Amino acid sequence: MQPTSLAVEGTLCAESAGRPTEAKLGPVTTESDEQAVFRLLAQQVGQRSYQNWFAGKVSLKLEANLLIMGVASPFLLTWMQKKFSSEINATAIACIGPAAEYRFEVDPVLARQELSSKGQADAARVTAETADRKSLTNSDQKSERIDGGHKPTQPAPYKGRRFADLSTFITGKSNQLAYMATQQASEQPGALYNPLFIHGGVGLGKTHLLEGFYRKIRQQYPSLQVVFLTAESFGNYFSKALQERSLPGFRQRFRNVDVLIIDDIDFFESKHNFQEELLHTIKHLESHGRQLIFSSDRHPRLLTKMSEELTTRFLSGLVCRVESPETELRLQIARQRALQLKTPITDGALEYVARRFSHNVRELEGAMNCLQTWHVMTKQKITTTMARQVLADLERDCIRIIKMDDIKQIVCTTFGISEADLKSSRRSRNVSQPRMLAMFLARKLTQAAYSEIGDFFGGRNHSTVMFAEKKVRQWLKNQDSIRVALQDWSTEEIIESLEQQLLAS
Ligand SMILES: Nc1ncnc2c1ncn2[C@@H]1O[C@H](COP(=O)(O)OP(=O)(O)OP(=O)(O)O)[C@@H](O)[C@H]1O
Repeated sequence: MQPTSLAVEGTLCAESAGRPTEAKLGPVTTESDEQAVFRLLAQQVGQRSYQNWFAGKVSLKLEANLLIMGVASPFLLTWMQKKFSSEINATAIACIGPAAEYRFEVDPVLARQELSSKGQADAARVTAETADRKSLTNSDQKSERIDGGHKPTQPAPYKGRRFADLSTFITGKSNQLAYMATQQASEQPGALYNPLFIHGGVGLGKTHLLEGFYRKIRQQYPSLQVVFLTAESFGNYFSKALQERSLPGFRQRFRNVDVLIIDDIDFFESKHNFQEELLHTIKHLESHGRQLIFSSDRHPRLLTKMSEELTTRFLSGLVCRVESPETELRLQIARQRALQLKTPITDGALEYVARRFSHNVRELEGAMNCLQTWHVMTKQKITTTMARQVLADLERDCIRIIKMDDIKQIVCTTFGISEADLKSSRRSRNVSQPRMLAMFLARKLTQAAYSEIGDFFGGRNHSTVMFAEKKVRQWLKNQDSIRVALQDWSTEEIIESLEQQLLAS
């Protein structure tokens, strides 16, 4: 099976429903799980092949979304991989869910059994032939040779995705609402906020919330079928199903879940086929009271290349925004990270990191990782001076070069206007407001002079740009609203959304 490019995880099939989630993370322990997998496998490969190759000859383990099939030798591993890949893939999907993966490995127990029975058979044969002391020596030698040639490989440690937990999510003013909504929705899936739509800029904790939600549901409701994947993975599965003419199977998989969690739904912008399929999936799941949860880099209304029908579905539940973390929150996250990484660090250094890495928690975590590496190398406690020196390069990398062209594109896309309009002399509000915002952002985020900006946005003079800058400041001060995609937004919200898109671009 081709592992999906993005980390995804599915759940167990109906046969294993009712069993605690944790059982899924270890070896298959209950008979019914194992039997269910073997039964499906027999259906896939046919009874004859099943008896020849699987019955009593392979072992099974389930680790998260991974089905591990143990075999007795490297030779068998290669052979079975070649011969039964698609059948085992289908079995894994049927048992674990659409995001299932599988892997073969040499099972040391089976390998030992095979070697000793082979050794015994050889010994018996040689004993019968020579009936003397030599036969035993031969069999020992043969056994040793085989052992050397087929040395069972140790199972590789599982490196699958580890899902974040809600308990490690630190809350503050900027993410409180999204956190509370996620918590509450996980208490009663399908009953409260449906769909729950979480949006916000890059690296602000949306995936963390979704993963925490997933984990909590799995702990509290182990019998529910929960699927968590990215929009890109959903699209990949859909394209594959289209190519292989297996749409009914695809629909059966996604429309029979109790909880569907899709990360980065903005990926579907301009992808009409995917949008259509998702819309029908949502309609079906909602009509059956199933819980849906999505994340996106923007508010549904600002996903201007999404169909109106889909947008209204997103809006019909609860939409929560995760904002850039305030200083206090960044400080707490930095402190938690230092504890996790066992990095001794002064309060001053923590404050320095929290102050410098302000846009994005992921970058802040990256900074803490750098400091930890430095501590491991030098065995010294991290002080403010040291943090400043170590992070100098990282800080430089965090400064993104934003061009006026980027601003032009993102403003046009967000407001749904053409480039020609933005640069035109039209003064209607729906064009002049985005133009002024674009000039304001160009002043704020680029090094360009007033005259250059004026020139770029339609050959205007420097005083026009100064006026635009002043005007936007006024809107911010007065908390004026701006109309985008049929809805009024605070100026602050729009500027933040535009900046986030620019920083992520
Ligand atoms: N409030 C928080 N408390 C603890 N950790 C956090 C918090 N917010 C973000 N993080 C951590 O920051 C990192 C980035 O978060 P995450 O991947 O969830 O961001 P995201 O909003 O999904 O970003 P993207 O839009 O790029 O997918 C993760 O390691 C996450 O655990």
